[in-house]
Amino acid sequence: QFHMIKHEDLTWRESLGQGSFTHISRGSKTDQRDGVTHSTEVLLKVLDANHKNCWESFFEAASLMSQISHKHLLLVYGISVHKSKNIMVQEFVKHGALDLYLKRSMSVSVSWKLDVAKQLACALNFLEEKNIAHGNICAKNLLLAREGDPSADNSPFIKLSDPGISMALLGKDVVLDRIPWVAPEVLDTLEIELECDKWSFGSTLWEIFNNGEAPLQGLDPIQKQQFYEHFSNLPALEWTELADLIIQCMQYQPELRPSCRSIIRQLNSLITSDYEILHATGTHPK
Ligand SMILES: N#Cc1ccc(Nc2nc(N)cc(-n3cnc(CCO)c3)n2)cc1
Repeated sequence: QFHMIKHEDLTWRESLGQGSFTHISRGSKTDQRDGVTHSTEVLLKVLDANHKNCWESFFEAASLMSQISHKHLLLVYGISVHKSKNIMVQEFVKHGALDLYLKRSMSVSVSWKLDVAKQLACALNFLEEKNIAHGNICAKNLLLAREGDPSADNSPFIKLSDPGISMALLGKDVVLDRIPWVAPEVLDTLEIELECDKWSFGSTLWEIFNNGEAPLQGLDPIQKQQFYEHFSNLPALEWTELADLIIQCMQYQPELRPSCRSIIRQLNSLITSDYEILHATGTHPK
């Protein structure tokens, strides 16, 4: 169920960092279409040689993204297996991971952030309708295809990346490190259900509205585990309507978390203009 790409059709450029048990590089792929050679810029995601046993899960994640297509889901061109290298060939998304972008550019507006949140909610709604759980929703896995430029009145555009290797194979330390994005119930079952993505969405909303700051970043794994054992909540945002939505998504009882439709409805009802004016000037518009 995959397009197999020949290794010799891939060109490797600079390394761009790493994910869990993987590392990523910029590159290009060439293919012949009606006799013409095309070169496409790609992102090459390579499974670390010392985690070869995860190759099925690695490609399982990629195949999830290949079976369905949606404007806010990352496009996976195919895979390439060469000697001991397992490579996923993805579309190269222009501005990279959202968490790094938010940390670097402190000047994104509230309406920009809300726009990104709505796009993620749409991607999750699409997956929910297909009864597909992603399992790794976080700002690091949101890729920014278009920055959006307020003066040119165009908005940002994000793509949700593949979920990567399943946590069942990653080991307990990686799972603990993913607190508070990973839903509490997953710590026991290591099973990903639709409700888990709602919890992660709440955590990702917190990240987006805290300029890419990682929630609970100062806590060590034991403290992170205690955060769940004490049924704690993330520090509330000033914007109470948004803080309420985060609390709804991060309900410890999975069945109490809102549907994607409800999440979208609540995001659409958040008025940005008043909020921005209020927080910019400290006064309410007349
Ligand atoms: N400077 C810079 C820069 C870096 C990267 C991209 N593009 C891109 N395209 C993708 N398909 C995936 C990723 N990507 C980034 N981090 C991860 C691991 C966590 O998911 C995946 N980056 C664009 C610009």
